[in-house]
Amino acid sequence: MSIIQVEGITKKFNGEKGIFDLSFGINRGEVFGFIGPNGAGKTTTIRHLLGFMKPQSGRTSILDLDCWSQSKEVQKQLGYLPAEIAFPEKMTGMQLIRYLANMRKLGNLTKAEELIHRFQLDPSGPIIRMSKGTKQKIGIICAFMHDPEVLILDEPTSGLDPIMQSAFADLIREEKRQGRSILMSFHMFEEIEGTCDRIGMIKQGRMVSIVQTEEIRNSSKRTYAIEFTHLAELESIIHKPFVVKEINADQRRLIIEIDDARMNELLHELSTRSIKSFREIQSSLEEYFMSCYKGEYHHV
Ligand SMILES: Nc1ncnc2c1ncn2[C@@H]1O[C@H](COP(=O)(O)OP(=O)(O)OP(=O)(O)O)[C@@H](O)[C@H]1O
Repeated sequence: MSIIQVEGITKKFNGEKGIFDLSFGINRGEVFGFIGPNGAGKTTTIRHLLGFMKPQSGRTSILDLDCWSQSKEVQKQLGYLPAEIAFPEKMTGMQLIRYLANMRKLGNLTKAEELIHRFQLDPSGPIIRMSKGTKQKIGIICAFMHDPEVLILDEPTSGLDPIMQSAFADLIREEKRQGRSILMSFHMFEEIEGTCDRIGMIKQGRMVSIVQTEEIRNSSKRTYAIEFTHLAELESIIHKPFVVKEINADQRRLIIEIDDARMNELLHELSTRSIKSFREIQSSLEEYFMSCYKGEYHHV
């Protein structure tokens, strides 16, 4: 039984926009990345899980509790980070953390303090003067500080610099090891690398694909950029049976896609030519992600 369960929910806004017959489940200890372009329906789905919206059809549940009719009980089990955080700006960061900890009847601030240290946050100043990234850190601390079983994080890395994004990824991996079930929404593939077990791609309100990240990462197809010393060498290789994705004659550069099993063939061809550089240019995950955006995958 999934910890987070979305069963065929539909919510139409003015006829054509919204989410349509959306289904997926998230297991205990699983990190599920929910990705899709602007307006795809990620936040609408999340609002249903939070019990802020009632589906026109279908049902959502968390820990076997109905997200609409039992929303108060559901929210006690949740850590939630909204995409757009509306904080009471007159408070200091620490006052807000204490206030929310009191509301949750938290016995101590041990986890909050650990997270403050981890994210190098100074929560003493008024929220109104804080940068977007600093507010995001406070949002993260408020979502995690009560050690919830289930975490729902809408664009959690937005506003974080690369070092803080990496600190956030470490946190997610630790929470996963402790058995937390996590739903995170994203726009960009870079943000999901190394954290998500599965990725659900939503487009125009419909789930177009759900895949195991490991499966994509282990795909045998790879893309390489090869720079030749002479144009004639580039031209002589394009007739070989490799998938040529791009040719740049000015830079004498070729981009090819090849299955791992044919790597020896490629290396043999290259060994007879003068090569300036040879490198893998795209992870298969990025390629998958872009293909989804372009609409080439329809697995669900
Ligand atoms: N309350 C509402 N009334 C009317 N339309 C809405 C409402 N909420 C969302 N929509 C529309 O539903 C669609 C899905 O919006 P949603 O905010 O869920 O997308 P999203 O994937 O979270 O987008 P983003 O990545 O830009 O945050 C959009 O076309 C949006 O304009």
